[in-house]
Amino acid sequence: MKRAMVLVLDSFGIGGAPDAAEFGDQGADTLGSIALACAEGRADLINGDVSSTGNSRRGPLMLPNLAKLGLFHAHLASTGQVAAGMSLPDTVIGSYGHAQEISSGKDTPSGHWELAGVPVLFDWGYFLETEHSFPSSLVADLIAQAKLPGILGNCHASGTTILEQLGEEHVRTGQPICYTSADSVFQIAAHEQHFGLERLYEVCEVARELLMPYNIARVIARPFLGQTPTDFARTGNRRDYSITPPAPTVLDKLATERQGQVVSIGKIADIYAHSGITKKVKATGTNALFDASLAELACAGDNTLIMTNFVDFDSSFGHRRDIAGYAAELEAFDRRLPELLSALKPNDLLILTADHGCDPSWPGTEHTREQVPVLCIGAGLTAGSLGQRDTFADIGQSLAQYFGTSPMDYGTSFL
Ligand SMILES: O=P(O)(O)O[C@H]1O[C@H](CO)[C@@H](O)[C@H]1O
Ligand SMILES: [Mn+2]
Ligand SMILES: [Mn+2]
Repeated sequence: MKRAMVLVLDSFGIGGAPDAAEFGDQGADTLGSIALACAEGRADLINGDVSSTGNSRRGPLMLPNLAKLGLFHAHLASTGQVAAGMSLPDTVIGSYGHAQEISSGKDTPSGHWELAGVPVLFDWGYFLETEHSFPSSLVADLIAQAKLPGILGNCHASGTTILEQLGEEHVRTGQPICYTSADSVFQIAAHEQHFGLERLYEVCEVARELLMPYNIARVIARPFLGQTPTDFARTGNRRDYSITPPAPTVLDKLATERQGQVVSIGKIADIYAHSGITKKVKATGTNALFDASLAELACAGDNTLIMTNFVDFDSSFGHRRDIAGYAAELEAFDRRLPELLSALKPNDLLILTADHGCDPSWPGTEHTREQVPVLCIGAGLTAGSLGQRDTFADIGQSLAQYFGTSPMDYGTSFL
């Protein structure tokens, strides 16, 4: 029986990308920065304080189960330093490595597609201007085709800050808030009740078509609720409209060549433009995503790949530059790992990894170019180092080998 599970901790980089300087990210290290802040007492949530997802914490970073899988060994190999306040465990049960990205961008689709064996070697389109970011003809076409009274934003922004600034005007005028970032994205925020969720999705579909000539990786619907700038909050109804990967991923190959099952949990299906996905499960929040992953594992048959994206690390904490919240979310995730490890059957393959970094101590609010952890257990792998992996695609190639599909064009299997 062949069953694999890939858990993507969105933005959980472990530093040390050889080309970080080209992105202005030299020294960025998501795990290392969090561990340092925790060790220095700068990431405590105490006296009733909780993170935006309801966790509290204090003191040095506590990730005993990820440590046993080899997380801190991989981080040491990636950066040359043991993470602050950490000591390496004596016993490691996982096979661990650190992988560098060969895709041109440090965005979510590039990272995920490369993980699935298809790196993005072309350049995405970007909206580089921080104000008046979108070409006027694009804005005019969107307003006309989506029948809008106008748009707000039209700038680079953090998605939570712009709700504070423009949320009320949006509710008053019915103009959606359109914004972008250093990523190849066109994001549209609108109130779920005043504007309507389905209406927002329709506008996004119009935008997706209009943005094809601009080579923009994703349009993202950002629905929110609330009445005032202080209580506007984004909901779990986010939807990503990605373009289709440029070649068949290992997900496609498993589904078509092996008639396998590919189960998407969270935003995985959206990121792969629904290509190669045979079942979609939605859940909101790290715990609910973890529950869904366990439930799918419990009923998974032969030739099944379960892939989960844990978006909150990135969206609720990395981009928000919330170190304590990120640390608390990692610790909560770590506490769930024993349940998963005990649910695995002997020949199952579990892989924990990430799609890019988003160092919460770094200037700005963008992703950071980093290496990602590759933590594996099962499928006959012996515990110990997998070394430096030259591309995230080593994961896709390993999955191709595990499931017996035709090989991927990129990557070297570690199986
Ligand atoms: O600030 P928010 O809306 O979370 O935006 C972030 O989310 C987008 C997708 O990951 C990125 O482009 C990044 O800028
Ligand atoms: Mn991501
Ligand atoms: Mn992100």
